[in-house]
Amino acid sequence: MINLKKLLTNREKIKEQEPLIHAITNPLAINMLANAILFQGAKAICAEHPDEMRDIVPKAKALSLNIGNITDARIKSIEISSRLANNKNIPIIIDLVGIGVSKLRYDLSLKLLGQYKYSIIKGNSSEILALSGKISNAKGIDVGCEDKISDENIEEMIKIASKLSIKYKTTVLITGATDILVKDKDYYLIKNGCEELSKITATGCMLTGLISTFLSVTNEINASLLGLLILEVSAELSKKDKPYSFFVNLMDNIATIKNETIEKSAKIKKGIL
Ligand SMILES: Nc1ncnc2c1ncn2[C@@H]1O[C@H](COP(=O)(O)OP(=O)(O)OP(=O)(O)O)[C@@H](O)[C@H]1O
Ligand SMILES: Cc1ncsc1CCO
Repeated sequence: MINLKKLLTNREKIKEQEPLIHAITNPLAINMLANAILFQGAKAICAEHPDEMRDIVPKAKALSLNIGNITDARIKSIEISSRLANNKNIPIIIDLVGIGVSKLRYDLSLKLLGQYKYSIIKGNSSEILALSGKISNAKGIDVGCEDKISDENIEEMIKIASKLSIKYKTTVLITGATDILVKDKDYYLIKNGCEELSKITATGCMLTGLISTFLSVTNEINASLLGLLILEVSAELSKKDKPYSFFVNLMDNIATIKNETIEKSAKIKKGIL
């Protein structure tokens, strides 16, 4: 069983330590990500000029990478920052946004994963299918209907994530209505959240920023669970009558959600393959 009380003590660590989190992300997500990091009590820097990496990366306690809306400059800074972070043992989460629809992003992802060590690889199920070399029905950067996590495919998706976890010596997070978090043969299923999250752009990217914040003070599994619970329980609490009001309410809840609320609402199941 997961000791939620203990898990949630990491929120205090962030407030005490105010770690600097370096995020290189897409322009659609950048503001949401920086705010979500600040709301946890950490500091955010979203520098993306390749020539700044040498100054900034070593000062960060975690690195958050995202290949959405990729540009030449961001490709360079992602490569340089990955190398610098690996040299300094700074943990990295990488979000493989759009790997299923773009050969450029696919080739880039394989190159990065072959060369550098990432603590967490994250994607929706279409993105993780693409990474594993299976047919991906990605709809742009979104999950394709055929690939959505369901009772029928969940076992297969856990196995795919486990293989990737072993291959790349990493933790794999597949997001969806049920989130699948896998390290080697251990897995966690997280059933929080609501459909409205997929109706606003970049909530998944923001989740990557939240997870990186906790990666600065705890391990991959704990950091992922904390990020997921904060985003998804906040979403459950938010008013759902209008999409943009939901978004504003969501951001407020991400800033103010209490440990007791998370403890009461968390729906996590642990298993072993
Ligand atoms: N139907 C749902 N029920 C519960 N949670 C959901 C649902 N759909 C998505 N989520 C959660 O909301 C988050 C964002 O979902 P979304 O589908 O937008 O992911 P994404 O493709 O990674 O996002 P983006 O690329 O827009 O940042 C995910 O972490 C997922 O766990
Ligand atoms: C819409 C969109 N396009 C590239 S990145 C992004 C934000 C969500 O991933």
